[in-house]
Amino acid sequence: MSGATLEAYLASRTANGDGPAPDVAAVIQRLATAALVVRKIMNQGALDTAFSGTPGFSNSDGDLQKNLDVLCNELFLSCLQGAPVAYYASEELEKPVLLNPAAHLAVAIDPLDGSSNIENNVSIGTIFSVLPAAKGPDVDPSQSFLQPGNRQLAAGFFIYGPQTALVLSLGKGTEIFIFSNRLGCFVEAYKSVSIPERTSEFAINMSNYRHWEEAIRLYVDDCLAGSEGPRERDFNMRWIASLVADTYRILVRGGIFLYPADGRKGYHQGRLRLVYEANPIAFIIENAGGAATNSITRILDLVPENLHQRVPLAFGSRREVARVARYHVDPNMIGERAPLFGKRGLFRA
Ligand SMILES: O=P(O)(O)OC[C@H]1O[C@](O)(COP(=O)(O)O)[C@@H](O)[C@@H]1O
Ligand SMILES: [Mg+2]
Ligand SMILES: [Mg+2]
Repeated sequence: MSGATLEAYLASRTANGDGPAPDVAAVIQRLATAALVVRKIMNQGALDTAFSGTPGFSNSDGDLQKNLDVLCNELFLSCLQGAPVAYYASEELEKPVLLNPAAHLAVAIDPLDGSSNIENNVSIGTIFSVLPAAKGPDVDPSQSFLQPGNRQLAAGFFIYGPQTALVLSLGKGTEIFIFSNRLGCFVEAYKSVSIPERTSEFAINMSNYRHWEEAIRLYVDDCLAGSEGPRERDFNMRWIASLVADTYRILVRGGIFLYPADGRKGYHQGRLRLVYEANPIAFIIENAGGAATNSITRILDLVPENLHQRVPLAFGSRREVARVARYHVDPNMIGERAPLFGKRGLFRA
């Protein structure tokens, strides 16, 4: 533990010259202040149904909103009023909001990720992405958010779990800060997180098995076959159904996460949203030495077509993510598999 406070870390990175602009640091500080309000609401005792209930509305993507989704969106939006942010886009709002037209940044946010878990007392979080704002006369506010994720200036998420943590990447590394009750601020707990290249742990919602395409089914079949299959080792499975919590685990001990496309209505591009879920997670993961794809192509190179677009997502330990791609593009991985299985080990990662 190196123990730098978030404030000291941001000051040292901005002073470095190759770090983020002071504007980016100011935005992160504001988001951290709002996240502590969310933490306070969660820690104040049993969540009132006023928070965990549903107002009966759907967001722009058709998901049923919870009151806490709506409240978190309002909190993060209001914390950015007066910040150097030109545009704010949220899972909970159909269109981006104009804040400060003179500012140079755009912030995309999933104000409450994993909100289906509120009543279950499972970790949930807030995911954010900071981009350069698109400039020019008559520029459409959406333009700022239709840039590929490789243009992100910073990305991170807060996780409200047994500990409240901030996972942050300003490029050139990913850091984890944990809120210290004693100091009253976020303190660096993991410096330059490094995801192991290899793993024997996968995370996927297995209940969708019958809806997946063949490549994903075969990849999972081979993991399940364990030491008796082509991988020649046993795999473990985890599925928290909270993207922030699954990501945190992978950062700390490796693994692969998959939310692939599937045949259900509305899931032909998976479930997760490119702009404010997959892009920031991919930025964090790549900066920790991992990889993130839509099963084949690097997430950060995809050009979003609309703000709420969904994307199939595979991320985590590099070798495993590369292996998923091979099931999609290498006919040897699918055709005539049976004779190549087992102890011959042709497909060992
Ligand atoms: O319930 P499913 O289909 O397994 O999906 C779980 C996924 O959905 C999410 O809850 C989607 O995020 P939101 O709660 O922000 O809509 C992720 O956190 C999680 O990985
Ligand atoms: Mg989410
Ligand atoms: Mg959400």
